[in-house]
Amino acid sequence: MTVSNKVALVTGAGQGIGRGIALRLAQDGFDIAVADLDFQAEKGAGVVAEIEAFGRRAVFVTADVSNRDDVFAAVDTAAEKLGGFDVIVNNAGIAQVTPMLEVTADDLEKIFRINVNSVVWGIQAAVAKLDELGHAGKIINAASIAAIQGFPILGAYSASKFAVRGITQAAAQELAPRGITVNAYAPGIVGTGMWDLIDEKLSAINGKPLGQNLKENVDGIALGRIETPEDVAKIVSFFAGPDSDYVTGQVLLVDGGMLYN
Ligand SMILES: NC(=O)C1=CN([C@@H]2O[C@H](COP(=O)(O)OP(=O)(O)OC[C@H]3O[C@@H](n4cnc5c(N)ncnc54)[C@H](O)[C@@H]3O)[C@@H](O)[C@H]2O)C=CC1
Ligand SMILES: CC(=O)C(C)=O
Repeated sequence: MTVSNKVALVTGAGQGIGRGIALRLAQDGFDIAVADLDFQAEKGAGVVAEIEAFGRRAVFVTADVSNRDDVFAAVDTAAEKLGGFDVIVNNAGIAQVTPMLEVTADDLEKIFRINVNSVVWGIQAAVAKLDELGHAGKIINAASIAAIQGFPILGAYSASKFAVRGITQAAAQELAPRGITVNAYAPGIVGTGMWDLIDEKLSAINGKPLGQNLKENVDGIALGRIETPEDVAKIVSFFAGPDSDYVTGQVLLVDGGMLYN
């Protein structure tokens, strides 16, 4: 699929799944705003350079996605510097590995600000810009297998991803009259910094050696291997491109065969 003269903003694109999505959408023909926290500026600049190396334009924009003003400013910067705006990928997120009985009010507030509020701000900022530009666009959110089934010790995280699923379904219906589609990708076990952290924290809780929790989860994948950011990016490419024009409000599992619907 090739698009031309289109711009996508990907949050949390300094590393991991976000980086994979940014590179794939650039290969599809999008110019890319690589958004991430300030401390990721060096990694973000690396992603910008990778995109420029295959002939697309890219900028790094600093944004804390839990801050509504930051998200609106990032979309404005993307549109100004890249000359348009068509797609937002609300990808940035954090995990928390905490037994339910130990989850605190601060934990809940933090994970909801970063994983859930951010998606609402991303939708609002994208729609404001699309309305200003006078055309439709595509909104794509990061869900998870944990948006479909609650996972033990990942309870707060699961709750945040269930919320992303609800927001995706509601926003899809509200925005359909504008011709804007809203969908979400639901990865399984992806080999990124997030799973390094989950494995380390689970080890500290259940005493299994480092790497064992990850291995046990990967052993449960029907296709028999850990997921890569590129596996996820292929689905985002579909949601960002014209082949998904008649698809909205969907949360698509891309997990190698872990959950079935
Ligand atoms: N790794 C996995 O197995 C899975 C990940 N996901 C979801 O995919 C998304 C990406 O995850 P990964 O790439 O694995 O994580 P990661 O931890 O490797 O990367 C997350 C990126 O988001 C950025 N970020 C974190 N908080 C931010 C904030 N407040 N503002 C802006 N940027 C922020 C980080 O700086 C980092 O660049 C997340 O929403 C995650 O929940 C979903 C299912 C499975
Ligand atoms: C990180 C994540 O979403 C899971 C369920 O592993």
